[in-house]
Amino acid sequence: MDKLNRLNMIQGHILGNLSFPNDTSLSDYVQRGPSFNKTALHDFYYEIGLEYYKDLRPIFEQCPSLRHTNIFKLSKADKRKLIIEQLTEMKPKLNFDRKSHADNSLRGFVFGRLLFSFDMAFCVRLGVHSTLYIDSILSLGTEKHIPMLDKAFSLQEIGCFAMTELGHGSNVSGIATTATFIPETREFEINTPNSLATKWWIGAAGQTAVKSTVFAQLYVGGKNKGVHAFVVDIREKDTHNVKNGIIIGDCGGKFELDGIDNGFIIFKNYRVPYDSLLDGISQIDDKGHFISQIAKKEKRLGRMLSSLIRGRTSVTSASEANLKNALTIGIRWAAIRKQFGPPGKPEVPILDYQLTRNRLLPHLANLFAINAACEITFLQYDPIKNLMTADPECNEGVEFHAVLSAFKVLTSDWCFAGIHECRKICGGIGYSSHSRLGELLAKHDVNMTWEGDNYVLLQQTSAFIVKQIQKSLGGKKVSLKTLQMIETDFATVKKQKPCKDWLEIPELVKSFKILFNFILHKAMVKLQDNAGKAGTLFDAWNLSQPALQNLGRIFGIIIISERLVVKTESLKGKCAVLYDLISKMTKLFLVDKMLAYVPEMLANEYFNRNHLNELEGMFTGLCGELGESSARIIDAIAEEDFMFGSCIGRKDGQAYQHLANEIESQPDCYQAAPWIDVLKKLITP
Ligand SMILES: Cc1cc2nc3c(=O)[nH]c(=O)nc-3n(C[C@H](O)[C@H](O)[C@H](O)COP(=O)(O)OP(=O)(O)OC[C@H]3O[C@@H](n4cnc5c(N)ncnc54)[C@H](O)[C@@H]3O)c2cc1C
Repeated sequence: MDKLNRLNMIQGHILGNLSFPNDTSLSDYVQRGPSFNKTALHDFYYEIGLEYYKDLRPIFEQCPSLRHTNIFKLSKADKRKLIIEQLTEMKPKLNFDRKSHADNSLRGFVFGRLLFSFDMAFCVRLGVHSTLYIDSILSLGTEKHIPMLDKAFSLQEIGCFAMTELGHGSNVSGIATTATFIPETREFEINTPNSLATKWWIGAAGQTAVKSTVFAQLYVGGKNKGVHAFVVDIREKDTHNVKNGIIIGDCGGKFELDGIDNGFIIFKNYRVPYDSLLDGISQIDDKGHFISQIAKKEKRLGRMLSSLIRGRTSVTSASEANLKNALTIGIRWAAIRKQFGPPGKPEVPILDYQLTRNRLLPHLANLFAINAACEITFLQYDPIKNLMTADPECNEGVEFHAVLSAFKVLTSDWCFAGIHECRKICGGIGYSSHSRLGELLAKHDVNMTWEGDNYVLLQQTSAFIVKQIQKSLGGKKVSLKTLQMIETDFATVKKQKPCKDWLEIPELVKSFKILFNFILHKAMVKLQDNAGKAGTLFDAWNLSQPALQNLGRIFGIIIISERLVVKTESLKGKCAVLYDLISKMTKLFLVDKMLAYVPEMLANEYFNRNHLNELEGMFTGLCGELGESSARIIDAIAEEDFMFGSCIGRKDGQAYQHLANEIESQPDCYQAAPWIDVLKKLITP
């Protein structure tokens, strides 16, 4: 390298070769649209648990290790190390213990959402320990397991959750790991009978956890008693060596989330004491007899899985955090980025284009809807958990499981679509690692698979609905709150027509209930038809699935809409501008979702061509109006810059300068290729 080049390189690193004048595009955009108080919108959005957001946010600021500095450049080992360092720094500030967890789940939910807002990998790292390992002991164990819970809460013992096997994920009843009761010593012997039974994907098993909840087929006196959970040591506490009788390996590369050490576990005649059995549901008496409070194997498994609800709720929180971060980046960039313009006039921000608004605003409306889904979950979790503790098979618990399953599917799907749209809105710069949108997309992707694959979960929601309608057809009244909209008489449903105000929020919600009944009747006819054609119930159910999946989706949309309506109405009389803004956001959510079901509404002659035109017109109008306020809305609800760490999405709007600074500070930015010799070989004649 000649002297001048070297000088330029050094100067580039120190001073930067790229510099930009102060950019006021974003601050100008934030002033557009009707003026509203940003704090009022913030407090409205974070209404449930507001005091905890205020209380917990400073903890993130006070931990210097919680900063996004080129995490994508780190090796797998360094990412894992960094998360442990971050956890170590945060641990003394957290103040979570068994009692506070039991007394107040809301603080934990808020903390989880903030952790997701910072980094999904960091949150999941803690989440497998808390929402999976700790919750499995809390919900399936008994008094004697309390000491290990205390060690878990204080992070003295880190645990993992080993349910999935290489051969079985969604179908938990098919797992093949065995736990055989040995009456002589009152021990269990855990075995991996074949390679497909290897526990796979187990978060924190790879290198961190000393304990694990292990799901296995329990054998007592040679008889299979179904899947049960055991809590076992997997590593020596002092040396961290893997226990004798266990083999642990690393699951290898992933799309993302390298900060989590997903591992595989093989058990070879591994003996554990009787107290390892999480014996809340089933026990083995002194005579070696198996006893269970739930007689049927399938019901026992259903009870075990339904009690692990916090993991599923965390996907809804992750979806809120990931989509909010993506929209913060996407909307701010769209306000800054200028392309084209009227002839002879300056170029305009891409957020001015109606097309951009039609692409972005439905996702902002989805964000408010996901937020509403989180709120429903946060508010209902404690009361329903208490009911389930008293009666594990209570109706409210079954209903909550169906609702959470639908929420998990809808919110994770919407979030994924939203992040991807933001990536495209940011064009080429969106594809840069420095925008962080690729990282967000890859991290979020797995939310559609873990904690119950989305398609499998929707089957559970639709099964719940079908069971209720069957009861109702059998003459029983549907008592569940969420299914009061069921109308068994199709002729009555068919008679309904949109009224004059059909585009008002309450009427749109009503139309969704009518749509639900259209789909329900169609699905029931399909189910009956298929029952006639297919030889077995399994086949009939399977053939009807494509028709049934929409049922679960619309069920979820209606429940979320009802919360949005309550929230919107809470602003009435308080702040006219905000009420108008949030009403429009709620309406956009409903209109956007309804557009996807227009063919169904046309086929049932509920809508006609004019309705479709009006719906499309309303959609574009709302996107246009809300687009004008979108930068200000994002300003009110976005996390601080350091939390999401995208150089192009910062609040000050100096996206180009931050991007250039980050790029120029890369050690290899101005470096000649270290593989120049290889290149020379290629170009040498
Ligand atoms: C990064 C990561 C971390 C994980 N961490 C953990 C962990 O800590 N502990 C743990 O126990 N597990 C963990 N898992 C496993 C996760 O829970 C499973 O991957 C998930 O339950 C799905 O199971 P599967 O991968 O076997 O998919 P499968 O069940 O094989 O599903 C594959 C496809 O088949 C479809 N399908 C399945 N059944 C049906 C049906 N009846 N009808 C129609 N279609 C069907 C699904 O929709 C899906 O598209 C993790 C997974 C990943 C990727």
